[in-house]
Amino acid sequence: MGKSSKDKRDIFYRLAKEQGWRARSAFKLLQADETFNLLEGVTRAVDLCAAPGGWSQVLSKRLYEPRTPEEREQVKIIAVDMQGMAPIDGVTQLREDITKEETAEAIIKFFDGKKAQLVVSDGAPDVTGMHDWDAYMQAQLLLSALSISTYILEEGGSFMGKVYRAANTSDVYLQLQRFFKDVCIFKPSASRNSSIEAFVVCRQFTMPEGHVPCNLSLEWFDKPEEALRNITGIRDYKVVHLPFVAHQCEYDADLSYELDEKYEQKDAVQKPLTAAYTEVLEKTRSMSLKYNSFVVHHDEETPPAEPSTSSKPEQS
Ligand SMILES: C[S@@+](CC[C@H](N)C(=O)[O-])C[C@H]1O[C@@H](n2cnc3c(N)ncnc32)[C@H](O)[C@@H]1O
Repeated sequence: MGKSSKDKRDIFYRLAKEQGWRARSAFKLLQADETFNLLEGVTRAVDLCAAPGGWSQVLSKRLYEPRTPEEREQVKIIAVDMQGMAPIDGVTQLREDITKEETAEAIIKFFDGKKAQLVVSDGAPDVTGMHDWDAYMQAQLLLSALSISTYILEEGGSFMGKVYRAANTSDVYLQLQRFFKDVCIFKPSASRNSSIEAFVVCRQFTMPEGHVPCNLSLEWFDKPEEALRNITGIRDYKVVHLPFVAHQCEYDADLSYELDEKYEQKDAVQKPLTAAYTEVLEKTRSMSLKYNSFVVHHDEETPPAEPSTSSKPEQS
């Protein structure tokens, strides 16, 4: 596929390059803000699973850049990811795994006794293509993001996180409803209708009486049989129906748009520092697995960095 054919096929990918966003996912946070005013009045924010930094750019542009130098001193934004990302004004980076206890501790330390007003998480595990497993791993990542929020969100604060709508998602919704008075599912127009991806937008954080902040996903791992039933779907689910809010705009993420004759193809604003799938490719290689028996779909939000020739999968 030529570079410009991706521009034609994916309007938000093209707009991201035109408007200077590192990833098309930036539009998802912008659209959430447009719908819920999530960023209004926020000066302390956490961006979990932030690389390559599209959402952090939005936080910087909205919360940091418009302020005077004195006001900027009060703005605290931290971006956490296992992968590195190029610097962004006003954003402190932490290269860590969000499922680890130490990461929560490092974030608490960053806020120096104060609490955050907003936590956002666009985390996605490496997709295997096995739908139930991917959805389960996604739910675990969201629970880790929620766990961190229970340590560092102030009363009344907001949380937005990515979910894959699947069988086990009701369990996650139940957890979210324990901590937030207002929880809904949000589908930004930058998120393809053909994708199971959606976002939970949770407002009015309230710590339940007697709850001591902890790793909520570990609670699950302590009950492996329960977890297994979650994956295989053999269980009577308490299905939780949340309000569904869809963002609408002039563009449809599932449509292709013709390019103008004068259209000039632009390079990506900032390529990821490491390819999301490099590590998986290395593992695949070392396990001598044939590529076609272990399919890895890389995230199409950002232009993938080229894997080095040494890590190219074996083609059968
Ligand atoms: C879809 S990308 C995030 C895109 C980002 N919101 C943006 O706008 O540029 C998902 C990210 O989740 C990160 N991730 C996945 N699991 C993680 C974990 N356990 N801890 C920290 N980051 C994780 C990946 O490294 C990847 O960078």
